[in-house]
Amino acid sequence: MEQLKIIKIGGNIIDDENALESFLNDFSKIHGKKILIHGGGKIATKVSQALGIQTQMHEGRRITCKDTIDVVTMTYAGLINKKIVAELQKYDCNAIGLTGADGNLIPSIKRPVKDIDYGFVGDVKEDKINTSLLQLFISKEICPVFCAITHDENGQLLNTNADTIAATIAKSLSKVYNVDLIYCFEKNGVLADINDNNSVIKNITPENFDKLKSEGIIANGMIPKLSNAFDALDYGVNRVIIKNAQYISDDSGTFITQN
Ligand SMILES: Nc1ncnc2c1ncn2[C@@H]1O[C@H](COP(=O)(O)OP(=O)(O)O)[C@@H](O)[C@H]1O
Ligand SMILES: CC(=O)N[C@@H](CCC(=O)OP(=O)(O)O)C(=O)O
Repeated sequence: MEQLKIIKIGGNIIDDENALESFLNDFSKIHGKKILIHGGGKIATKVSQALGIQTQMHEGRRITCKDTIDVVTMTYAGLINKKIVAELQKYDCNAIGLTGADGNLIPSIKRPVKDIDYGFVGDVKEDKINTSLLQLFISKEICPVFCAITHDENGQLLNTNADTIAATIAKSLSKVYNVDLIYCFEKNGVLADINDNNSVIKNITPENFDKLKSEGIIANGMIPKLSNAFDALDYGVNRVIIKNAQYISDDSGTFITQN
């Protein structure tokens, strides 16, 4: 099977103009088939604040009220997505900016209310991802660039965590490509000491994940990221790596494996 790199960049990189530009320059130079997924939670929080809309998070997920879905749509699908696509064009990487509504690429379902009402948050309908359209873009050397917006096929846009979008696309395309899923952020990998960028844990398995989590070494946004990573491996993704956005093409970072 052909090789496909699915790369996700997180909010702290997107919020740093120089880091983002440098990352996009490196990304454009990656040979072969690739897809980019971006977050932008930090900027959405700033925009909400400027508009006087309160931000509420629960376990790393944004509670998305009626005003907030408008803010995140404008911020992720508009401002951030189009800036990234324009920058990639500058570096001769032909990219197309997408939400899950475009081409019905990522249908999702509004998260059912249980203990928490997340509002307009979407859980991806994994078996309905439009993989054939994605394959078409990739085969024409057009690089899909996804933001964190999906839709319910009934006219409602929904907010979906970007790490989850990356893992879900990786899982569905692993049936037709040999997929590497690479989570890029501002640190050198998963760290044994969050304040020491040299303390990268080289390998994480489900077994040491439970231990690191119970010791509080792995916390916050890293917990759902690793759950997404194990899920992707269970569904046939070849490799999952968590690493610094500055070093996308070397072999640094944390490798997530099944054992
Ligand atoms: N052991 C750890 N090593 C590295 N980062 C960690 C660790 N534990 C928690 N984190 C936090 O996880 C965050 C990355 O996850 P997330 O919030 O999803 O960010 P992003 O969307 O930028 O990838 C880091 O910014 C860091 O604050
Ligand atoms: C439902 C939900 O939480 N959606 C995320 C989508 C953006 C995202 O994932 O951004 P980062 O990768 O920068 O964190 C949010 O609005 O924060």
